[in-house]
Amino acid sequence: MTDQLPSPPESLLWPAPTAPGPVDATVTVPGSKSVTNRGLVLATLSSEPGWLRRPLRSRDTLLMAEALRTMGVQIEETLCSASSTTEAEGERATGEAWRVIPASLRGPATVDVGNAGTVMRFLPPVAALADGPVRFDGDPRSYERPLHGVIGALRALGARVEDEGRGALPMTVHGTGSLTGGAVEIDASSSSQFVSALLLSGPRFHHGVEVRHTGHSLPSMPHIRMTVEMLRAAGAQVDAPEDGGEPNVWRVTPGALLGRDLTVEPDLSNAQPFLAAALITGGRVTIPDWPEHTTQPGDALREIFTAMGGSCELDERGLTFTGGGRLTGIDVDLGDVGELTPGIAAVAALADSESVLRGVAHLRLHETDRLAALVKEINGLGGDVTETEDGLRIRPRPLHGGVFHTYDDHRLATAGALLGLAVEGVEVENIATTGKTLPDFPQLWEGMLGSPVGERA
Ligand SMILES: O=C(O)C1=C[C@@H](OP(=O)(O)O)[C@@H](O)[C@H](O)C1
Ligand SMILES: C=C(OP(=O)(O)O)C(=O)O
Repeated sequence: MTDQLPSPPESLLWPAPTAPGPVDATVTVPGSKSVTNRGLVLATLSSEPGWLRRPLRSRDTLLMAEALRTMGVQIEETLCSASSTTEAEGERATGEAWRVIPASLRGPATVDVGNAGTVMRFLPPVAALADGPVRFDGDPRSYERPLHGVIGALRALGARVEDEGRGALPMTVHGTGSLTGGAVEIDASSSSQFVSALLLSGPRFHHGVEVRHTGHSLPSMPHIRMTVEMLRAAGAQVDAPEDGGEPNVWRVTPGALLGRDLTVEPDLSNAQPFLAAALITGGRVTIPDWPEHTTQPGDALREIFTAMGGSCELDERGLTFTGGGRLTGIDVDLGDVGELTPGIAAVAALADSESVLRGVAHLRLHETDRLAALVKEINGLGGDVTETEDGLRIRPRPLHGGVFHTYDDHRLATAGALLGLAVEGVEVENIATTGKTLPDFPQLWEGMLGSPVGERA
């Protein structure tokens, strides 16, 4: 984010709708970004074709698919009917599906990472396995996001990376068709995606990979568990700390990956604004297909939003979250679930007591400096938010309308929409930036609010 903000043109301002009353809706949330992009990478590295059903189609996942295509992979987008799905997948697998047909990876190629952490971190190790140079470039913000862990590790594992000493984008990975691999130490305290990136390609390195994290803390552990579970489901052998292994050490054995038929779970972090709407308005929202077991960090919302005043029930209809009519503040460490911070901060600003959000210093290097942006934008509406060393302190105050700037950050935009439910006259800048992970956000939001109160959708 920047200090001096020119007024956005009116056409870029989205008048955030206030809630006409308690919401009562069922909202079908599109697929998980993190699962879709891991699924695409693993399918690319497999020895046989695979399927991704109900993939997320958003800026981040389309960038991933396009990048893999430029390296030679075939990704066909199809619409599937129930009859063409496996029995095990059943009804859930109808809808859009991507067929991924792996091929020998090749350069020269140019990858546009946009501002997708998953693309800029997961693909350099894949590029090291390509035959030829692969250039990586992206949005201006992508130059500022940490990549040193991936670049340093790839060099240590035998790859040539040309970054003109920046340790960041833009850069070129000079793939030779294979990589030695082996043991490597990295400091992943600025992003768990460094660890995930090396593990995902690890089965294809000659010696596999052993990643040892040496930094002071490691954010987003559920996302690393997601990587480990998805690798195992594709047939890889992985030793991880949570299975009794050494703390902070992961080992992936070299071996072929299987082509999978994977149905992508709904994105639970993108379910956040809708659950929060139930909490804020004292209403009720059901998210169908909420998984019983998942590694997605969004699952923690059941506990966090319950502590803030709601209640939830998981049954065959999905997850139903009900607001209790009162919003309380929370003191919570969000280090494992950092991407939920903007939405929690917005709810906390509307609560009846103070909140402290801890363990999220690394958010300063996300899509924007999320801590600074949340302070500036919530305070711009009359709030009282201060930045701490590793998070935010939020003292609720009556808020007023105004422009909520979003700094090309999808989660800032949904946070602004949440505030608008309770505060008249909030205008969210560039709501289209939600397209990074949730392209239909405005329609889903207005649909949720349009459901007649008392009548379930
Ligand atoms: O691996 C992933 O899919 C992600 C890991 C996390 O990154 P950081 O560890 O950099 O926060 C998370 O914030 C991001 O939205 C998605
Ligand atoms: C941090 C996020 O994304 P990225 O994958 O770009 O790191 C996010 O989605 O909140």
